[in-house]
Amino acid sequence: MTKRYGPDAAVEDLSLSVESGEIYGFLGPNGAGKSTTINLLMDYVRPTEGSIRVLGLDPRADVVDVHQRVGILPDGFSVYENRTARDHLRLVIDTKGTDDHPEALLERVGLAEAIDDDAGSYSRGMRQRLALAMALVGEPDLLILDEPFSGLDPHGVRTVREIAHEENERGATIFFSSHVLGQVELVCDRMGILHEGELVAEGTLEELRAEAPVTTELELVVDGDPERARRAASGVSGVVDASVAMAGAPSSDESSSVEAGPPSADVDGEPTPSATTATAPAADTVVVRLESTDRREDVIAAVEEAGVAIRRADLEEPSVESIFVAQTEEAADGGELR
Ligand SMILES: Nc1ncnc2c1ncn2[C@@H]1O[C@H](COP(=O)(O)OP(=O)(O)OP(=O)(O)O)[C@@H](O)[C@H]1O
Repeated sequence: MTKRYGPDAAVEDLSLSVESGEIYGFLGPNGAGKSTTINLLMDYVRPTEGSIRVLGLDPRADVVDVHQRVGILPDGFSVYENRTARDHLRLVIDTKGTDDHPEALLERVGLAEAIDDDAGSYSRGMRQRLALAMALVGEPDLLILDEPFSGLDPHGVRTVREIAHEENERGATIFFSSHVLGQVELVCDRMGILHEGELVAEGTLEELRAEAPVTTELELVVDGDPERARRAASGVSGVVDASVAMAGAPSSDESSSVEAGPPSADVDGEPTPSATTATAPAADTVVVRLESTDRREDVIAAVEEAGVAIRRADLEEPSVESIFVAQTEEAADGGELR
């Protein structure tokens, strides 16, 4: 689907499927089109082109059914200042015609003790908890959560995560957008990254890691000649660079680079006093940067074949955050591997 506001597309030719029973994370920088997509799903706005199905229904023709079966926590939810949490829930319960109890719902989101206080007196986090309770009314088949972590303290963040899992266990499909990428990693089965209205990456975390234009760092602690290990590793396809960690060096950034010649040289190939004093034999760690996680086994095999035993191999996998940054920056400037 495409949604234009005047000449500008908020969402451009977006094709996206979320499977029943999935927890799907919808990620993207500010203004990427996440809320517009959610508004389209709920028929709050209509597509300029294309079509949408929600639970097999057309949100435009079947809007009542869609709203009945979907629970939504909208971005920028605002409360009725002079109404209590109980009133807010009653409103949704009556509209949906369900037999939920406001107390039980508020208990789930940790707001039971404030049930009869005016929502106008609530903090931002309390308002967000109330919005989540409202989304849970009627055991929806699909739960759409737009930035559910916003304004929440760590307990609240955990509550959202637990509720997402509980609802999913019950059979609900969960579709949520978030900037809190560490949480996305903990909750989602699959995720899509939106950039300027277009989907630039999609998959499970493993798939995104394998495809992302971002490097993974493999640290090998070796029994044997680290320089020999470095040379073997650097010959493996998919290795961006390999370096021998200098004694006392905190990270690979300070170590000698693969193109730089022997470990006693700096990046220009010139020996430096500190490098000279810090050269192996103390160093027994080789840091290898990989294009993707799946190159790991080849590197280990190459080093072992070169006759260097590996005591430990630690892989530092890219976080959702680094994947997100790399994918959205690449989309912005046709970027390079970083
Ligand atoms: N009603 C509107 N009229 C004009 N432009 C709009 C309208 N709604 C959204 N846009 C534009 O569409 C683009 C996508 O906005 P949207 O709110 O969907 O992004 P988002 O990914 O949800 O961002 P955020 O993370 O900041 O909430 C933005 O450029 C925004 O300015």
